[in-house]
Amino acid sequence: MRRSVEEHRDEVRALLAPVVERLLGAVPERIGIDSPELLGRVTAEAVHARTPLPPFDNSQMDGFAVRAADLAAAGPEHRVALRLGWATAAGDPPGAHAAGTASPIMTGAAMPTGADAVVPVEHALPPRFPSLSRSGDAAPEGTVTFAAPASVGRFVRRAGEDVPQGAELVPAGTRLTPARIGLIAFSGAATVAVRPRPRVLLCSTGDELAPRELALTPGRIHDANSPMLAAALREAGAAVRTVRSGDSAAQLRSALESEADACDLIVTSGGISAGAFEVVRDALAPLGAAFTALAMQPGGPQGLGRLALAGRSVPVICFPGNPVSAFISAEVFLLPTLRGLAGMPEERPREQRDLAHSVESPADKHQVRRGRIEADGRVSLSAPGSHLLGDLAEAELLAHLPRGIAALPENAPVEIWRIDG
Ligand SMILES: Nc1nc2c(c(=O)[nH]1)N[C@H]1C(S)=C(S)[C@@H](COP(=O)(O)OP(=O)(O)OC[C@H]3O[C@@H](n4cnc5c(N)ncnc54)[C@H](O)[C@@H]3O)O[C@H]1N2
Ligand code: MOO
Repeated sequence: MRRSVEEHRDEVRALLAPVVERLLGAVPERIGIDSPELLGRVTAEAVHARTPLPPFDNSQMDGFAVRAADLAAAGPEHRVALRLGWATAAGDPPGAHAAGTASPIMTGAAMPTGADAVVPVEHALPPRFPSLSRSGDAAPEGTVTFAAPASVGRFVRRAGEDVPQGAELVPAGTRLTPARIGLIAFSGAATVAVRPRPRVLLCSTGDELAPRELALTPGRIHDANSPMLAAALREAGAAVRTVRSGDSAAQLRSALESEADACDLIVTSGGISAGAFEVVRDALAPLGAAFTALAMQPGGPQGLGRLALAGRSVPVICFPGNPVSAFISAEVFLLPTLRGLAGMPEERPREQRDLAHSVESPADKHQVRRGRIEADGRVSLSAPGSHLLGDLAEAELLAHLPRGIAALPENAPVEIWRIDG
């Protein structure tokens, strides 16, 4: 009997286990906090707050820093005038606040010592700033009037209220999102230690693949798999280099040999089924790869193993050439492990949904269909052909019709994986 999807997935996981282990134990890379390379990387160690956040008590509003006690009696019928104090702008060191005064203060400016509340400028009388004196200017003159009390702490952002000093900002193994990068930067780190990415050498094969810069001649096609799989692998956190080979086993071997030193994994597409010119099978079987037919459609032909290349033993995973087959093979067998390494959920979000129409499926294979969600929440599936990349590009989901199912009626529930996130 053909190997099952689950058995092959376990084989791929076992093949990748030493790669994962090595990368988890590898010397971290240090990446600058401003580097575009940081987004999506995974912390190799926990990052702690070097300063409390906010680092000092500061104003949440443009207004007047006051002592709440000075305005305790203020009300519409009992206006209280306070002498104007020194003004503080964001970036100024904290000033001193005298009892019975109102110190003009701007959003983000340090609270002057002695003040315990802020009244927004639009709540003062008049509701705008008069001419202000900052440190170094002539002493402030005039008064500002208030017609309401202020409570202690109102519009004051306390030091450390967001994050106390020394707190863990992100644990080891955390994927860096824009907000996490902002947080680490805010606390003063100039670099972040991240895990090295798995380096994948991606190889498309086939004499039919035409150079992109040339118009197609009859019989030839453009290479969809390299850019598609490279994008999928990068999205899952891998560093990818691509090579292309024609249908010569010697050419493929030498292409892989020259790049093997700088990769943790080789992924190929095409050249592995029952044809007379199966370059991947011909070139890699003698080096240690094994090829098999899975009870799966698309993605039936598969290969994997460890290759003796350039004095090293390099894991290889071989996907079929049909673009939809290659995409689904990556999705089912390879991307979950890479996503886990990249601090992302391994699995696509899974749901059960009802079919909008009846379907047929080869009973001896696990069929993976592409589809969309209709307005009524049911799922409609596109045609099963593994060359239909147009349908895949429009798909919101993969629907699984397990082995043993020959047909399902309209409204039958199916498991779907959302691929539109
Ligand atoms: N007699 C049989 N023929 C086939 C079988 C079988 O069991 N018996 N399996 C079929 C299935 S299923 C698949 S899937 C394909 C897999 O074939 P290969 O992995 O050997 O891939 P190729 O023959 O090289 O290519 C298949 C198909 O995909 C196109 N292709 C290849 N590479 C690319 C690329 N980089 N970008 C876009 N398209 C690509 C290629 O031109 C072929 O049309 O075999 C079936 N045959
Ligand atoms: O199993 Mo193939 O991958 O259908 O085209």
